[in-house]
Amino acid sequence: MTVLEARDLTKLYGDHLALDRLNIAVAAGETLCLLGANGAGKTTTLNLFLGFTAPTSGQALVSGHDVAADPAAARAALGYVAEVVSLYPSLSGAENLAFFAQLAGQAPRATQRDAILDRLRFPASAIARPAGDYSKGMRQKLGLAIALMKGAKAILLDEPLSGLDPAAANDLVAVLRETAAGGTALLVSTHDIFRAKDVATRIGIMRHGRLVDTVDPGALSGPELESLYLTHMAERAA
Ligand SMILES: Nc1ncnc2c1ncn2[C@@H]1O[C@H](COP(=O)(O)OP(=O)(O)OP(=O)(O)O)[C@@H](O)[C@H]1O
Repeated sequence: MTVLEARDLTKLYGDHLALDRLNIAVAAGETLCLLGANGAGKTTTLNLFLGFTAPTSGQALVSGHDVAADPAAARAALGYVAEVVSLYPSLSGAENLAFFAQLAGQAPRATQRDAILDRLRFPASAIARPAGDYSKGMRQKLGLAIALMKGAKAILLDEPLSGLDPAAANDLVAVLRETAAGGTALLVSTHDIFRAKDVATRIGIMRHGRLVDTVDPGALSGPELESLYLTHMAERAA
């Protein structure tokens, strides 16, 4: 079942074409990684699904709801994990979770919360500590927990693995794979070819606002994917 869909999604900033007729579909249980250099249009794509900016033409749909036409319904089905997850630093992880759950109109039980934290391998001893002390990996996990507690059908993640040490990145990759396997659709923006291969069920290569290729990560080795990516980056814009 398709959860996220872009139909000829296009965004102009002034006369600059940031996104050019993007067509993607992400089903429940899938992870699509958008891979591309700075300025390729990855964040613009996420922002259009989130309704942070309006498309110039085309549609972004979440669980069948057009984001521009019915932003509340689309947003209700979406979770978002920003590159830097905003938390209240003086509140504990538990208090942050309770606050954001309330904001989303949810009142999850402690058992449900604990099951989600357990699944995300969030250290139980840390949940009562102020969120200001959390590492980036812990903040990402709390961001995921907020999305899962909300019951999001799709979660968008902007550069979730950048700035993580290798152990924390490996751990988060495993957590993201398990989250998708649980039936959530994930759309991830990244610069990191090798991590994209680890986490994705499909990789979309973007350049200058266009999706120039879609790759099955299982069909290519890491070096082959890198070589394909570099070939696309070297091609002159059409
Ligand atoms: N609010 C804005 N106003 C004008 N131009 C913008 C705006 N947001 C993005 N752009 C431009 O649109 C293009 C796509 O940017 P976008 O942030 O989507 O790329 P990206 O692939 O996410 O890059 P990065 O990896 O650096 O985050 C870039 O040329 C960028 O300068």
